[in-house]
Amino acid sequence: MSSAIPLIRLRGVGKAYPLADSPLGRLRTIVTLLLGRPLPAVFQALSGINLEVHRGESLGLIGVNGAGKSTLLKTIAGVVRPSAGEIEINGRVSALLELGAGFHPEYTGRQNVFLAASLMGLSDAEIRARLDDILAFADIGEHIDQPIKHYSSGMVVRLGFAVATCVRPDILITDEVLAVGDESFQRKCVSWMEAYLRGGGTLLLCSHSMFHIEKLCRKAVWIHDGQIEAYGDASVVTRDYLAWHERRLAAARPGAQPSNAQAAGQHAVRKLSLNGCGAEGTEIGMGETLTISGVVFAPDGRPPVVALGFLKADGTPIYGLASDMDGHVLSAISTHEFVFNLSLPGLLLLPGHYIVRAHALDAEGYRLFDEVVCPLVVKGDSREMGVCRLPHQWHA
Ligand SMILES: Nc1ncnc2c1ncn2[C@@H]1O[C@H](COP(=O)(O)OP(=O)(O)OP(=O)(O)O)[C@@H](O)[C@H]1O
Repeated sequence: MSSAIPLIRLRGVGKAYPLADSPLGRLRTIVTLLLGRPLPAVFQALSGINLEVHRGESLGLIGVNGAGKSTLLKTIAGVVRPSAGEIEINGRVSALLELGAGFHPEYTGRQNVFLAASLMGLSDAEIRARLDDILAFADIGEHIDQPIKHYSSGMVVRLGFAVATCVRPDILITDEVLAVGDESFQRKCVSWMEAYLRGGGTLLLCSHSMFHIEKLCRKAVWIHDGQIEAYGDASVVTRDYLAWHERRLAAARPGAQPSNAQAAGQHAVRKLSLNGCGAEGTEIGMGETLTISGVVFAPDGRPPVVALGFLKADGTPIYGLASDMDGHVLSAISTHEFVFNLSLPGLLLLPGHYIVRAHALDAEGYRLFDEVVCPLVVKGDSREMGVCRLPHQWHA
């Protein structure tokens, strides 16, 4: 439930970075700034951002690389000073932004825990009381007594997140934390964030994983070219964002190509066909049976989960299901390949253009790696409205 005073309020926030792409340019910029003169050329990373986040809300931040998401989070966290507008923060913020930000590279992990937690307002006694929990969460073994400068990026994130969990902030700001940690750490973080939100915490989560955004956030904001492109329910904003990507990809890439996930050796949808037809999709008559089949690659050799979604051609979601929801286990056809076959008898989608989307997830159905789409055209004569027929009867 939202309280009247927002924890975060942004009014017309903008951020301009000086354009200084050479050592001489940087020197000129510094001198200009020192002289208090207006900067000749700036890059507008953010402009006109108006946003309110209330206690207990979870807001996802999405957008392409360079859209301005991190800059926005940094201005909220107070790491970057906005060049325009106002920011009001009413609560204790814990921000997990850049790797190792707030950590001293020469100090050990343990020393950094004390340093970071005390900077976040905990007393020495409070930190000592929570130390075991922090170390258990970070789970980096004897590395805790080695200098941070020798840590891997994943270990730094583990420690940073572990400190944030002990502080129990009013507002937790995280920037792609989930992308850095390994699988079990990701799950631990997601579970912790879910519990934190259930307990009334407020979350700002920047991620390129729409799965995580939809799982953890009720609202989302889509940043594009430093401005708010869309704000609203996470499912709606992520849908619009993915539809935009689909349109962009379709314009840029006619014909099928291997997905990034496939190229990277991750879980991937290797094949998707509708009634036996591949990437070109198929046409069926309304009320006919649709079969969806395909092959999912699983690098760990464990039966993966496949999720299937039906969307209107404009990206509006209609229906989704996943093999694990139905307790179905995909059959292995080789060490790393698993098949699925699903039939939908008497499909009651109304005549029109649709998209069937298949997602490859890990064996737990937790991490989403890949998605492949196939167009579907439903033919027929119907004057009904909407996307599907609901069984109905008229009575006297
Ligand atoms: N210190 C800086 N000086 C100059 N330009 C910067 C600086 N920091 C960020 N930018 C620029 O501002 C723009 C927004 O960057 P930002 O890191 O906020 O994007 P992002 O949406 O978080 O991207 P990503 O998804 O890749 O992390 C980019 O064009 C970036 O090059």
